[in-house]
Amino acid sequence: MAENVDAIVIGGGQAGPFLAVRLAQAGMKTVIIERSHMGGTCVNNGCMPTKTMVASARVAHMARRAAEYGVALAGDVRVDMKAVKARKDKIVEASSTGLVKWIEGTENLELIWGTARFTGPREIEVGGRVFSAPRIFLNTGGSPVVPDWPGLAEVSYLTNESIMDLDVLPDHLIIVGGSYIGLEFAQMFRRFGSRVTVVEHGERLISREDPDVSDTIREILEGEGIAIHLNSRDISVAPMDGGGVKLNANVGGVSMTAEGSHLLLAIGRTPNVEALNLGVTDVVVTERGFIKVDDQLRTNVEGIWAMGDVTGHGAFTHTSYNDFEIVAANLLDNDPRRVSDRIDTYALFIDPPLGRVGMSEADIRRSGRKALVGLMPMTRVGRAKEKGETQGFMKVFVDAESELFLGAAFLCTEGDEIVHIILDAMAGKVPYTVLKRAMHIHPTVSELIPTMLQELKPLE
Ligand SMILES: Cc1cc2nc3c(=O)[nH]c(=O)nc-3n(C[C@H](O)[C@H](O)[C@H](O)COP(=O)(O)OP(=O)(O)OC[C@H]3O[C@@H](n4cnc5c(N)ncnc54)[C@H](O)[C@@H]3O)c2cc1C
Ligand SMILES: NC(=O)c1ccc[n+]([C@@H]2O[C@H](COP(=O)([O-])OP(=O)(O)OC[C@H]3O[C@@H](n4cnc5c(N)ncnc54)[C@H](O)[C@@H]3O)[C@@H](O)[C@H]2O)c1
Repeated sequence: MAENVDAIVIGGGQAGPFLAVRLAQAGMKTVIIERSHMGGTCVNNGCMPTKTMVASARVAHMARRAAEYGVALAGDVRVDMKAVKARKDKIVEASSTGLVKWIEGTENLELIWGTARFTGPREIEVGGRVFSAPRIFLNTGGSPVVPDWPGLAEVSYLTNESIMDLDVLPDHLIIVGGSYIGLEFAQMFRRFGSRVTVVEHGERLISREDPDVSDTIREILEGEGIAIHLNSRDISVAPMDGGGVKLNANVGGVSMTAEGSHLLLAIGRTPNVEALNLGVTDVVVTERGFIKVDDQLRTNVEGIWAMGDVTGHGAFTHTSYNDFEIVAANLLDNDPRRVSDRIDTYALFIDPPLGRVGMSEADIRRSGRKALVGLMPMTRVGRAKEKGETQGFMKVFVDAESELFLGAAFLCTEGDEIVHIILDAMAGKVPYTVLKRAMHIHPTVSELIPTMLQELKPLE
């Protein structure tokens, strides 16, 4: 016999727990089901651990640069990977257990550990218990793509999940994939002291960005000693005598071999739908396996919603959390929020970081609209010089007619933070002429935003 509840939430990622608590607080008897760790990818093997490790890597990097700032350190900089991992584990553990305590302390809400699957159009089975509810929310996230390269089954490889258990320094880390995951780990491990090789299929790193962004990122990473191979094809791998992995590929028409102590796969993520057994429901998935949702995150089946990475609408923690806000607003607050209300924004957490919002130059050219562009190399920014961090640039795009911002790329020190100035101007539909006249604090990086806006030129 099915246990009847008011709502079932599957997945404890970046939308599910928050929605489950809101539903329970609204008086609905709710269950939330999680198969491994509360907090999902972000907390356990995504944003939080990587940014914790990025912070350790930056300390090592700055320690190596100490003499440039007139600071003398005795001896070489050495990274203790066990201590790096312990620091990361402590921060992750506190966040994950904090979420569990919050959920367990919420009235009307039951947390069930296990893998949930549909056993009927509206029935969910987990660990021998069967639940039925008029409202079901799917927040099952994604998993690393594992390709079928020749030899992969014979070697040991890492993903963003298993690399979290690593407590030794790889002698030579080969990373396949030169996008978010690949580049954040590449710089981090290089700074920890590994040799790092990145092998990327595309003709540029992080190829959804404009070429000037990709090229500057490449220069920054190569400047730190990372080997980068673009245009890779036909990858095969084999184990090496005495451990490690040999990777063969065709790179731009030339065959290349890299011998690594470790191999990290960073070639994208795939939605977690298989375990859900959606076949017994009428829920439609797209060709790429994402759960199809409308602008308010309803699936095609009444009473079933999906949120987060599993929908394919954004693949970030902030998009998943925003999905929770949209569903909660529609269900509980009589507020018809929509996915299409949000402005695309994200960051790549290399150092210096890339903060991005809205359209790229390529998007604007495709749209055919008239635009103005502002560019500020960091070599012109006083605060960047004072900090010794003059790599990168700031770039903004403005609609020539409406004078509203179209987008921006801040590849610079604090770029992940200051991009919010443009994001909030876009959210408030504030024309650039307002920011151009604003008085900013000296000496900051943001101080040069009004200056950049005073020097806009037509995008030719
Ligand atoms: C290495 C890495 C770094 C990242 N860094 C950033 C970053 O800096 N900023 C950013 O915005 N984003 C980052 N992301 C992306 C971010 O982690 C994801 O976009 C976000 O976690 C998606 O949240 P979600 O709620 O969709 O799902 P997830 O966080 O993936 O959670 C889904 C949960 O559902 C559970 N689950 C799945 N199927 C079932 C089932 N059948 N039954 C029960 N439970 C199930 C899973 O165990 C998981 O806990 C990063 C990702 C990675 C991999
Ligand atoms: N800073 C952040 O917000 C952050 C950080 C990490 C991950 N993430 C999220 O995680 C998701 C997954 O990240 P990702 O970097 O794995 O995926 P991605 O889809 O962004 O990039 C995958 C990269 O691998 C390359 N690739 C694919 N197949 C290949 C092959 N056979 N050989 C060589 N290269 C190949 C692609 O060309 C691409 O550059 C992203 O969508 C992102 O949203 C976000």
